[in-house]
Amino acid sequence: MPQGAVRGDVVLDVRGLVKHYDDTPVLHGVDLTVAEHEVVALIGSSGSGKSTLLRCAALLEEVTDGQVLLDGDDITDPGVDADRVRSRFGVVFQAFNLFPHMTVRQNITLAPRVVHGVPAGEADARALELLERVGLADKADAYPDRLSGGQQQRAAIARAVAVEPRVLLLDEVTSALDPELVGEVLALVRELAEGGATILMATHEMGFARRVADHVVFLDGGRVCEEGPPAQVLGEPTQPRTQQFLRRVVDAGRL
Ligand SMILES: Nc1ncnc2c1ncn2[C@@H]1O[C@H](COP(=O)(O)OP(=O)(O)OP(=O)(O)O)[C@@H](O)[C@H]1O
Repeated sequence: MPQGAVRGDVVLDVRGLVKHYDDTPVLHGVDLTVAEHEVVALIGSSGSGKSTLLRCAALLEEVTDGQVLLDGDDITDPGVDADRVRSRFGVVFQAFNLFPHMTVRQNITLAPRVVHGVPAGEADARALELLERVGLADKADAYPDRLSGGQQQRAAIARAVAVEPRVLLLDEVTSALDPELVGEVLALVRELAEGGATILMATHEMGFARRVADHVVFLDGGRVCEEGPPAQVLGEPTQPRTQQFLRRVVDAGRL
């Protein structure tokens, strides 16, 4: 979505999300929305709860309290079919999570075939099309350990996109990469964003958030401390905690 455009329909609506691990609260009532074709960047210090929020949103973690709505449906309702809901998300984590015993092509076709019932030939054709798009057409039949970190992460993104998810959840997809490989993965995320994907991404790449996100949410100690357009949150933050966080980021050379 062009930065500054009017927001479309809300796809993901997180309301008052609370998460405790045992008795330790990690999220304290988080509200957040992601609209159609929008890129929302979730920023915050290590341990602020970004990954937990993404995992709770995709029902990969049990939610302690609050609601998550996907296209208006409460997916945290105990009556929902959680596996079916999960299949509507595309999730990529920071560590490459390709199945090591499967080729890249098999990694990509697995969920479309097994979860979504796409015929094998069709899933295969789509996988090859996706691999072409992420610049890995020549790696279709390679096993993940033959790929660089950046290539593995691009394949993991292709796998997440292959199920045509309503929302792509990207959890610091570049943080485990050598610096010279970060750019190729960010370029792919940018291309997906420009192609109209709906994305919620936790990231430490502030420059990227500034260029590509439509909306930035700063999470601090499991609470939304400040949110708004990237130019405001990253350029003219109003909250002392955001200012402090960004000063540290600048000192570390990441903005
Ligand atoms: N499975 C778990 N059991 C207990 N505590 C957990 C678990 N997962 C995360 N936590 C705790 O929850 C808090 C938030 O962690 P989380 O991984 O969501 O933060 P984050 O903002 O994504 O951090 P980072 O930027 O380092 O990835 C941390 O204090 C962490 O120790």
